[in-house]
Amino acid sequence: MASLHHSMEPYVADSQLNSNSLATHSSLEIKINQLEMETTPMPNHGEAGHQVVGVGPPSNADNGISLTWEDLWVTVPDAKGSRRPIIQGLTGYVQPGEVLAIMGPSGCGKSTLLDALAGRLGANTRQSGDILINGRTQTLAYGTSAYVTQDETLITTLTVKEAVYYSAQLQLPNSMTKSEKKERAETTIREMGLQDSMNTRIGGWGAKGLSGGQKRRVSICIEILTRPKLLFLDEPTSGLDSAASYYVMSRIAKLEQREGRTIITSIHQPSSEVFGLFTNLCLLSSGRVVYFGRANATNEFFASNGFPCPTLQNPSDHFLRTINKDFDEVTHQLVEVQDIEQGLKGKRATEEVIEILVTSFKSSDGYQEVKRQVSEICKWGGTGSSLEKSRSHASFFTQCLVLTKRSSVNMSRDLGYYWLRLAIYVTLSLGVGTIFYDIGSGNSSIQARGAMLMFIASFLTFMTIGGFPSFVEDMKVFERERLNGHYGTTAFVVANTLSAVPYLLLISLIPGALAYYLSGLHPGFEHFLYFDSVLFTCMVLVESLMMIVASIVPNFLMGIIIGAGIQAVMALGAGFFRLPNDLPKPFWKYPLQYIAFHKYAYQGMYKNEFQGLTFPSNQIGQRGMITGEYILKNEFQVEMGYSKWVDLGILLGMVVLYRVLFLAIIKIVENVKPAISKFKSVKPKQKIQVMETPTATPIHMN
Ligand SMILES: Nc1ncnc2c1ncn2[C@@H]1O[C@H](COP(=O)(O)OP(=O)(O)OP(=O)(O)O)[C@@H](O)[C@H]1O
Repeated sequence: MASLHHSMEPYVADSQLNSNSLATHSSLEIKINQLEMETTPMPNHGEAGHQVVGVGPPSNADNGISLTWEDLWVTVPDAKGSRRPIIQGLTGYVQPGEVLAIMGPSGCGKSTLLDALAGRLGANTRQSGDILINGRTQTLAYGTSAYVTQDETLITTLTVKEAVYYSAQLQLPNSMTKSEKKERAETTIREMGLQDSMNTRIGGWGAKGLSGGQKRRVSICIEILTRPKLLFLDEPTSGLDSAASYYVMSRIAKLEQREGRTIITSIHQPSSEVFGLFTNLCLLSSGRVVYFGRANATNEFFASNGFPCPTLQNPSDHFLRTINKDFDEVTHQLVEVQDIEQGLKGKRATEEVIEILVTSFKSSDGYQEVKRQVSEICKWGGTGSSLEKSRSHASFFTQCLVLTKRSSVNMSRDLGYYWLRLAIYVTLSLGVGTIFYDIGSGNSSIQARGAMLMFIASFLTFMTIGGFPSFVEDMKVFERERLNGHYGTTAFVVANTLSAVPYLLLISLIPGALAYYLSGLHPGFEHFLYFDSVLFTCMVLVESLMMIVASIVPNFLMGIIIGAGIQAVMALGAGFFRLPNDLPKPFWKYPLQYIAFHKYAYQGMYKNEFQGLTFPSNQIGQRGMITGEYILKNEFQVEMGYSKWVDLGILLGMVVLYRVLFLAIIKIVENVKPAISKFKSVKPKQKIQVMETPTATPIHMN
């Protein structure tokens, strides 16, 4: 308690200001006091910033994670074809039991720094410099740390309670009982102040549910459930009011204090209370470090450079306003500067102020101290624990079970996933059923049967791409959860397959039955069953194909176009629009006809329909009957060397192949991505390291 207050000393003026306003809300004040009482003492963050930095490992280093980075550069391609640096030679560290805040104006590189440290930079970026975990090079991705990103990727159809509880079941070890997991989920929800929204659905487009700030808190809940050793938070308080920000951040900070966790958070505009929770501050401007050191010594650093925080102003507001140059061209505003020794006041352009601060920091003892601390950590870091590849301890079976349940609930509540398709399928099959109503057994019914079965096997299954947008949303959630190590890829694929089966059965059974019996296709239930099995398998196949597309092209508009294109090409070369013997040999006949699942669907359905039936011949002058086998062989040029069951077997084999391919693509991407990032981690060319020095603006002394 004492040290908590101590850490907030430099902000007394602002705290008083805030507490005055809080006094009008007595219940709020009581809550804050309660929180402070609950808060265990803060670690000693030092008296005067840089000068007081502990030498040697912290007591909890053995279990915790120390992260250091040295001369870190990140570049992206620019319009001229060269590379633009967005992070420029940063050096810093964070240790167990510390909260490092990354602050700076919008676009200064906070998220990029977090992404670089968490090993999640985009494909077009290049990184150089050393990032070490406990003094060792380790790949930080896929389940090695928890990361609350800026965008909310949550399952919108679940309630808060469901989302957090499912996550608890997936992430918490099997050694915990169900009720313990439930309790942990509920406690975490309460800690994030979401108890009143427990049964509210998260909501997304078209269905409003939680507010933006509440969704943020759900995301945080999910990531802190397991009390991760290393936690990254990208603007956790955006969308929250100041009191909520304080509660949320103090709960997160509690993790750090009690359990020696390592927390790195970017933050936009912390109140003085929130600022008081940070151990260290990394202040950035255009990717360069303006200040790195004890958060409570920042004021002193600014004051010593001639930019003291005005009385009654929130220090973090002051820091950001001093270094924000985005609006200079519009406002022509100058920053007030004080010459402390001579007691003179003047004004400078923001660009110049930033240059002064950056240069001053680089030549300060504080910077030397940061570098010394980094090399200290690297020396003793080898004694610390390493990050396990996956934090998930629920067994594979539990993961499959929970994911299947969660996915089923989502599918049942998301209208676009299956219900809308069912409605359209029913409409379409009524259309097919009425157009081909009572198809009869005349010679003309041969072509009609062929056309109808082709339509069902290609166009009814084609419509399965309608569920693609919902699936892309699923993939986004999967990507986030997978990166944070909630469960394995195989469990996701198995669960997705299992949960989809009942719905696909439903949408193949009802429309299939309507079309089949209205038109009066081959009589006999076993024939209907085969027909429906092919329809069902084709739908699973198209879903599997779309999953592969989604894993390569996560953009849903592009995905739909690509998926539709692939299917159209397959249907074209499957042997109906052009008979198999007439297909041009290169490409269309070999290999396309054999790759296209439509070929096996048509042939299976045709064999099922025509074998065992006879039709009157339409040859002039020829009276008599022709057999179904004759039609299959001569009219549709169907391969008669194997039975319809082989066609169905090939289709089922394709389903397995597509799903395995989907799994393989995800696994390859997971393994290849970090390797590519490592390969691309090269020193940027020297020329981009040379920073342009802005032309000095004369000081206008009063
Ligand atoms: N992959 C990328 N390709 C191209 N430019 C990028 C990439 N990532 C980041 N940038 C650019 O780098 C700069 C810093 O972006 P970043 O998202 O890190 O800023 P930020 O400080 O987190 O901003 P905000 O506070 O608004 O979220 C921006 O100008 C952004 O456009």
